[in-house]
Amino acid sequence: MYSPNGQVVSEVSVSLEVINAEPVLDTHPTYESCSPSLRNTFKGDDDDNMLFIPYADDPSFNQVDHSSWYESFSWQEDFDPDLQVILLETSYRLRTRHSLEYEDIEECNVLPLKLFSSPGKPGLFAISRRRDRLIWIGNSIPADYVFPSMALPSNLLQRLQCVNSLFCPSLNCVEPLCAVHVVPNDLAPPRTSPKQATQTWADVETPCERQCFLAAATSQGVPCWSNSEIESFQVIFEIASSLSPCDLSVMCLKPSERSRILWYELLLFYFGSNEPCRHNGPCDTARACPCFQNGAHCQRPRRLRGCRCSTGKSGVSCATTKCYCVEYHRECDPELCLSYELTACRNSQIQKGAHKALEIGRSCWGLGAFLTELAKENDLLAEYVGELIYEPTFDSRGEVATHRGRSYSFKLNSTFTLDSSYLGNSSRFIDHSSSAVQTRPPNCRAYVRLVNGEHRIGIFALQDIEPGSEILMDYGHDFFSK
Ligand SMILES: C[S@@+](CC[C@H](N)C(=O)[O-])C[C@H]1O[C@@H](n2cnc3c(N)ncnc32)[C@H](O)[C@@H]1O
Repeated sequence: MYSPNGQVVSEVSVSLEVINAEPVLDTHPTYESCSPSLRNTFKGDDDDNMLFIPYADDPSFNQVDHSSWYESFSWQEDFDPDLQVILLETSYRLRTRHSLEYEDIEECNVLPLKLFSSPGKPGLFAISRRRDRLIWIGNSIPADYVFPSMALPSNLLQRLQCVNSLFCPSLNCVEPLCAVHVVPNDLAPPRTSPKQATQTWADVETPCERQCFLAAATSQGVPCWSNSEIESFQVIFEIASSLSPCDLSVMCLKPSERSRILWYELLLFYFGSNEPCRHNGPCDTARACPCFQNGAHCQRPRRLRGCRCSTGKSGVSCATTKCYCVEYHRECDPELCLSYELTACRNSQIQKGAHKALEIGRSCWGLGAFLTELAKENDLLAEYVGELIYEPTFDSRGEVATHRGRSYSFKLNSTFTLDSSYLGNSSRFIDHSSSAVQTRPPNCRAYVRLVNGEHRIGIFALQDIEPGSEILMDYGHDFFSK
């Protein structure tokens, strides 16, 4: 035990029995790290800064050639925490003692580092949020001071856009901090029709409280709102147009202004219709698509029609190409297909995560994946999960994979390869076999499926497979030749 000033107060010694486990356990083979993941993750391209030189101690790997894929080494980047602290202090003093705006300081370019973030590059204010404020003799920044990049903008629309940017722009996903779809998003425009909005109005039947406009004998007239109040109203109404006027008034911080006329006028004035389009082909200007023009792509109704399968004599649905979705290599859609809710729907296993339990063990070729439960023909065994990478990164990583003698990448579509070298699940250990190998032919197969608008890879059983069996699939002609 140590005292608060680091002095040893007392010592305890514990005797341990050392067990030699060598005859019982094999040593684990040397392996690169791989982060476990349940879902694909967008990577795009590896950074231009090389983080470390692979196989730096191995003369048979051409490090010089390999480094030509990168622009610089990350350890060449200047990183000076002292400079960052001094610059924060400088900007704070310029602002508080000399009344200069942070934006003006930035524009003058007098500081060697940027205060505000730009796309992909965090600024000094954002960096300072990630660590504790340093206590040092020159500091005059109060502990509770908030630098501007840390504060939300005062305008409601901008504040909501800040929050909105945390959510995925894909209407099929909308997950917070989504790692798969990475296009920045704007707030979606209104999606209800004027008729529905006035209907909402008509639905308000009983007064919500004593001051409610419904209880008032006469309306109070139309109060005067500032532009920013009207702007806030518009934003709230676009997001939640089905709210009752009473709730809208509370959300707009106008609880006492429950004038029927006011709200009715505001509803009509700010409302814009946005019905999903019905044309064939992509939403673009050529088709004068209304949803394209206002930036609200109606993804599902535009692209797909759902299947109408029901469980037949076999007790399952969507198991053959008679199913419209199966025919077009996509999984059934929860919003469009009749069969989706059925547990017997055989064409929604990837999105439902209905895979089998696997165990990793020794195989003839390093490690392999083994089933720990019975699988029936066409059951999903696993989803092949990894990083979504572009071609240049596939090529640069390919050099390392060739040298390592093991590759974990899988062509997904014309844009992406899935690579589970550094991120994946147990499916990355599935080994190869071909039908020519009569003793151990492949017992599963990989299929690329369109799952709610995105390509994913499912590994499906080709036959019934007993627990304990190693699962093997045919990697295809090109794999070993390349
Ligand atoms: C997706 S990994 C499979 C897991 C790998 N066995 C491991 O230990 O990490 C693919 C790599 O496994 C090896 N492999 C898999 N099946 C093989 C086979 N039938 N013959 C030779 N090598 C094989 C090759 O090195 C290949 O690049």
